[in-house]
Amino acid sequence: MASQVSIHPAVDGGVKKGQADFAGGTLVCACADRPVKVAVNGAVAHNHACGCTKCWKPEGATFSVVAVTAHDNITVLENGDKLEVVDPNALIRRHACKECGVHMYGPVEREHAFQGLDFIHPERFEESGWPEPTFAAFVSSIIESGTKPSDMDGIRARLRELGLEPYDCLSPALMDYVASWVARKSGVLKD
Ligand SMILES: N[C@@H](CCC(=O)N[C@@H](CSCO)C(=O)NCC(=O)O)C(=O)O
Ligand SMILES: [Zn+2]
Ligand SMILES: [Zn+2]
Repeated sequence: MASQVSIHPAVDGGVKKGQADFAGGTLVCACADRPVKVAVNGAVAHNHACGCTKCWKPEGATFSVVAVTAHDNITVLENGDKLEVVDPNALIRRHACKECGVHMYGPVEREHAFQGLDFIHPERFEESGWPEPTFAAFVSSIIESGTKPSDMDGIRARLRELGLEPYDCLSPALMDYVASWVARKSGVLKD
């Protein structure tokens, strides 16, 4: 049976379709005083629910909702002095608000298939219309933050009910993209 746990407040009531022409907006942290504001001037893609321990989740959520945009689209508008990098050694250099903990943007600077992209949390947009999440990634990882293994069947059933196909890494399309990048780099793939 599908689990009753909160996947994420933005999807618990059903996944709301975004606008195809969504072209960015302003991300705002959760601080009442001096909130950090970050402009995203461009498209947002590959939105997904993520069960990993590293992505920021709102209170009570089992998954984050996280997407990518080109790094060139990102501009810190206000209160950037409140930002700190959560883990400088991680692939995604998540910039979080020191006061409220919300992750504002996370660039991939290393040589990697995702280099030049930033991971962002679209629920922090002041504007509506951002593209809806289309799959669930790193689902088994929720066990690492305390979900009982025996609850996993119900949670995967709930994700399917919401139209968020569960995967234990990224989606097949993204995994193929990453593997193709690696194969091109090593010379195995020529095209
Ligand atoms: N089991 C680990 C998985 C962490 C992980 O690999 N997360 C992915 C997805 S984040 C958004 O989709 C990743 O690419 N991480 C790179 C990074 O965090 O720098 C766990 O749960 O911690
Ligand atoms: Zn904040
Ligand atoms: Zn994640």
